[in-house]
Amino acid sequence: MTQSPTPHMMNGYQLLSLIGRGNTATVFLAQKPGGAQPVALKVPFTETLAHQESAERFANEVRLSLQFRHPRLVGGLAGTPFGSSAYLAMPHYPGGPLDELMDRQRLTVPQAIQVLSDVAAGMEELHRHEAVHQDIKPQNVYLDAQGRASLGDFGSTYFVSLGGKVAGSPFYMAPECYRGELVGPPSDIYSFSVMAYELLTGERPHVGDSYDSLMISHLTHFPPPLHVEAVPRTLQRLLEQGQAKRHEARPTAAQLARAFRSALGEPEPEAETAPAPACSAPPSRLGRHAPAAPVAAVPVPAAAPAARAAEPRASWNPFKRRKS
Ligand SMILES: Nc1ncnc2c1ncn2[C@@H]1O[C@H](COP(=O)(O)OP(=O)(O)OP(=O)(O)O)[C@@H](O)[C@H]1O
Repeated sequence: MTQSPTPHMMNGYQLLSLIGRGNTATVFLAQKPGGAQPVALKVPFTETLAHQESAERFANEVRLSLQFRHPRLVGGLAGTPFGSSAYLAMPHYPGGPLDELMDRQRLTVPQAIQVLSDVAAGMEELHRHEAVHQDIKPQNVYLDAQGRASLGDFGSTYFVSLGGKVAGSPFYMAPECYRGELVGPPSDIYSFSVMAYELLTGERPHVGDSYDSLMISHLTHFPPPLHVEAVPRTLQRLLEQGQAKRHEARPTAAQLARAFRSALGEPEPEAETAPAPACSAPPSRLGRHAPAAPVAAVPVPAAAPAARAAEPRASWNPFKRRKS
């Protein structure tokens, strides 16, 4: 895949350096001339824009990022969803994505609890607006300079009232998503709980070297219970329930977020009782061509993270992603 041209200036931003490349876009550190803060400028590959489904996914990311306003969500600063000058400007997270940090080091339990608490708060906010992220995984969690986390990448996110397409990443995707069912917020709870297990134990609860082997694992395998000293038992139980095969048995994001705040000794935020000003009304459509409530018969796996060192590697890696 070739990348889009990279002029010095793009969409009114001066490009300072290359931050990274994903499967669909290049991300630059950029700055408005005279602007105070550098931003992360995400520019889709020309191939992304030429492929209808990828272009709609990028447009969805731009539109939803611009709607969410919450410290634990990666909100957009400016953007153009479609066309040859499509882009998304967002805050730059100097700590990078969580998967890269996990590749470098094992987080301490207090660090892991703080990161998970932040992501739970972001997920709680999404679910409060009846939006489902659909791709919660370390690769989509970004860290600021203080190690605080925010949940990003809303390419697969949909509003329950409008419907969406089943998506996810094989290591984190809920059983119902593998079955092609669009369930809603509980699927996020599952992915979050799988990520929490990995972060707290250093082990992935489901491993496999192909989509099919991971599917079988998520549908039939019950990982060993979480036993992590220094994590309150109530919280561990909720995270175990979060991985329930039946979505009805999983806790809500609000329950999880509350349990994490309690584990950290944090007070309940006042915003919980106030009306929700953090998000404007959902868009009338999810993408230019998206029908109101399509449900894909076969799940569409979003890009999955690079395999961890601890994981058995096969010569065929369906989840390989491009990095700069
Ligand atoms: N806001 C940000 N702050 C700091 N780094 C970022 C930010 N956004 C993206 N990056 C970096 O750029 C890389 C590519 O971004 P991203 O993963 O969003 O691209 P992508 O094409 O959407 O990937 P994929 O489709 O594989 O999810 C990331 O792995 C990360 O290292």
